[in-house]
Amino acid sequence: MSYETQPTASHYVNGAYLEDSAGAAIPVIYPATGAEIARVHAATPAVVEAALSAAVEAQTLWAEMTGRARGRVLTDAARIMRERNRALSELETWDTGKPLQETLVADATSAADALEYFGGLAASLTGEHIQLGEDWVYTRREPLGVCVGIGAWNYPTQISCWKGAPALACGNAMVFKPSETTPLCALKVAEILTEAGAPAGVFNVVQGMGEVGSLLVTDPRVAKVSLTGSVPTGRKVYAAAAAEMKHVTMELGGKSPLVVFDDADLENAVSGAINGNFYSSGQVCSNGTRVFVQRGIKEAFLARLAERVKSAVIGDPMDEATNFGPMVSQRQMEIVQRYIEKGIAEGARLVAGGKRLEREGFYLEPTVFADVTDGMTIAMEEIFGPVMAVLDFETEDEVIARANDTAFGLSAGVFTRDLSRGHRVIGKLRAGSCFINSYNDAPVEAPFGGVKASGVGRENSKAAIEHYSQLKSVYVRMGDVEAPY
Ligand SMILES: NC(=O)C1=CN([C@@H]2O[C@H](COP(=O)(O)OP(=O)(O)OC[C@H]3O[C@@H](n4cnc5c(N)ncnc54)[C@H](O)[C@@H]3O)[C@@H](O)[C@H]2O)C=CC1
Repeated sequence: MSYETQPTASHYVNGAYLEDSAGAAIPVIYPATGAEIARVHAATPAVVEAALSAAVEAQTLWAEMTGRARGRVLTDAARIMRERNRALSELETWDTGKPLQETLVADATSAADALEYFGGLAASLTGEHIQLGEDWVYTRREPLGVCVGIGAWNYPTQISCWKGAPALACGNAMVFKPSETTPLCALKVAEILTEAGAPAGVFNVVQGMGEVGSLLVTDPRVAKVSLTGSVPTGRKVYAAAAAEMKHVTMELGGKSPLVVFDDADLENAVSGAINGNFYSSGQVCSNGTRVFVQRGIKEAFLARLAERVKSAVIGDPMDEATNFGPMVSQRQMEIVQRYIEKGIAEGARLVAGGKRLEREGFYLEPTVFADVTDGMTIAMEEIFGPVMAVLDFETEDEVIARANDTAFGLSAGVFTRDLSRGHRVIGKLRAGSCFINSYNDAPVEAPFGGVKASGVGRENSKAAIEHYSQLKSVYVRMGDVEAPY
């Protein structure tokens, strides 16, 4: 990795890089080769303390600045990110193994979108005036205080900004803990925010595993926790936050349905299924991994899908022609391999892929199972890898009931040429982020998040403001105060 892209220390605290090699070493493995490309250290309690006290101090000053001044910092950071998109995308690829073809358009760019969007909103975060006869009430939209962001490994740059941008726009400070699997990118985000004029301590990054996350979540100085991660971790973090009555945003896992009706445009439906299962080697929480295909179109769908999956360009993620890369880690690859074995053992029909590639790195083939039934493990559990389960269905009512028969509720998609049906079915699917004749679009203008076990709260859009601010109401009496005695 070039000097230019490599962060210079493990943590970023109070406006500068910080090292404390007493913390446990965390090797950073390049998924395309398995080689160690960097090493960071988990935060010691001293580093966590430094980050939290810097955030507490910075937050008061940051909140006193005008929204416009805060917003300018965020939009300047967005501009710097766009200027450095290539270097940041390469770093994202080193960190995650995702192909550069993807990272060039979906990571630092999505992070910059969030900084720009919330930077633009910052000046317009106002309260309201409520006239009550002569008296009146006004509301002030106030920050929550110090927020903790905890990230997953699939979108390290994006996640840090989807949390950091709305938090900072509202006048909060943040301590962000990236996933221990992908620790590098958030450090660059912190560096850029400082360069754009964010006061020291407003956005801090500390490394570590769950224990460091847990130290942050339970600290009494922390007002809010936003986690992107798995459902089991979400339950733990939500419970710990609840003990102290802290605010939470939970962006968790899914097992989302993608419903393809007989009348769908075949090529578009196949494209939707590919995007919704194999982008980022399937490591996307909102993926439509239960693809319900109506009987009349099933064979044509499977034939075309198998044909198109064969043309995936699997290889060196730094080669811009590559459009399918490795899994993030050996561990994740092995988890997915076990699911593939279960799929075969439980009687699903392997239509494409299924094997590890014979090359260095953590590469699995894009894998499609047909004849999957609702009770099979691969239809019920989140795999978080390139494994598509295709299930058959006959009727609209049947597919709605089966699609909803899950503990998750992150996303749902419908492909049909009958738009009334599209809206009717989406209206009945219990999921937070939905698509009609498309899949996995996540523009910053749209709320993103799940229902049921998939999460609490929403990221992006104006909705995120509600999760990073609170209203104070002030009653103002214009006349005398009457009292009974
Ligand atoms: N809904 C969404 O927006 C997204 C959800 N995900 C979900 O994330 C999962 C994959 O990511 P992983 O990093 O493996 O998830 P994970 O749940 O293992 O870890 C997520 C983060 O939580 C931290 N953590 C673990 N235990 C903790 C504790 N007790 N207290 C505080 N922090 C703790 C980890 O260090 C990591 O930074 C998948 O299940 C996926 O569905 C991933 C991306 C987006």
